[in-house]
Amino acid sequence: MQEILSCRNVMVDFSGFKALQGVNLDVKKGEILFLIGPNGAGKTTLLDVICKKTKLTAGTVLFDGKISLEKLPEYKIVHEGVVRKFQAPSIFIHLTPFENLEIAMKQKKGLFSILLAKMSRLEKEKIDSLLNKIGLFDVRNETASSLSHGQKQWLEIGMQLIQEPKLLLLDEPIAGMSGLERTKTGELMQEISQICTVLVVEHDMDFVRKYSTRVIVMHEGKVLSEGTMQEIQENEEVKNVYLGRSG
Ligand SMILES: Nc1ncnc2c1ncn2[C@@H]1O[C@H](COP(=O)(O)OP(=O)(O)OP(=O)(O)O)[C@@H](O)[C@H]1O
Repeated sequence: MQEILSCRNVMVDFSGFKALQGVNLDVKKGEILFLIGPNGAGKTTLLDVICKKTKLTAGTVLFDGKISLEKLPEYKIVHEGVVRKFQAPSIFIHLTPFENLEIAMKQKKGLFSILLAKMSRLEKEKIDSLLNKIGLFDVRNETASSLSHGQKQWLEIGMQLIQEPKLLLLDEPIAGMSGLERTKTGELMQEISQICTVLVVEHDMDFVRKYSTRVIVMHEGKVLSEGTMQEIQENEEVKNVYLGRSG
């Protein structure tokens, strides 16, 4: 399987505190790769580096075999096809799911098109199809404020997907969700992975077990281990620093 993202010797130093201490990892095209590890291991910092929310101190982040993300500004990284869904939803709660997706779609096309644009039939069909995928077609004309917590999260994922990314970064996507919402989110991630690689930070080991194609364990700013969930669970070092305590 070909790599969509390769991190080499990535370091982040926050005024003397080394949050990432030489991270080396590859994300392969089409996988659902989970990043796990104890609090403070550097998982979120790594996502921040990939989307340039945080600047690395040293190292490289190569995307799609040719693009050095560390050299690009945030908006160009999105343009190249790397999108990030943060934990807190940033949807427009007074608009409907359809309108939220319409805005997200136009953002991709740029300001000039927003001013001139009248939505084409094709664009409307694209939004409808995405609403179906994220399970919000029946509530597409409700105000987003009336959606459940899970539905708001899926809408936010939809707003990222409409930009047709190649790599979707998710930070604890099921936090605060009910059991049914968790299952739906896992199934949505599996569907998304048919068209877009998914890199997820997660603490819920049942969820990781069920939906990961591969797992990377981070500890103290480095990659400690990687493999299938079963391989990870059998690794003594991982048991000592993480799963033994919280898994
Ligand atoms: N802006 C910052 N300035 C200083 N230290 C920071 C900053 N951001 C993160 N850190 C520190 O870097 C370390 C790694 O944090 P990070 O959030 O990446 O860990 P994590 O593995 O995602 O943890 P958690 O599972 O708790 O979210 C932590 O010790 C954190 O306190």
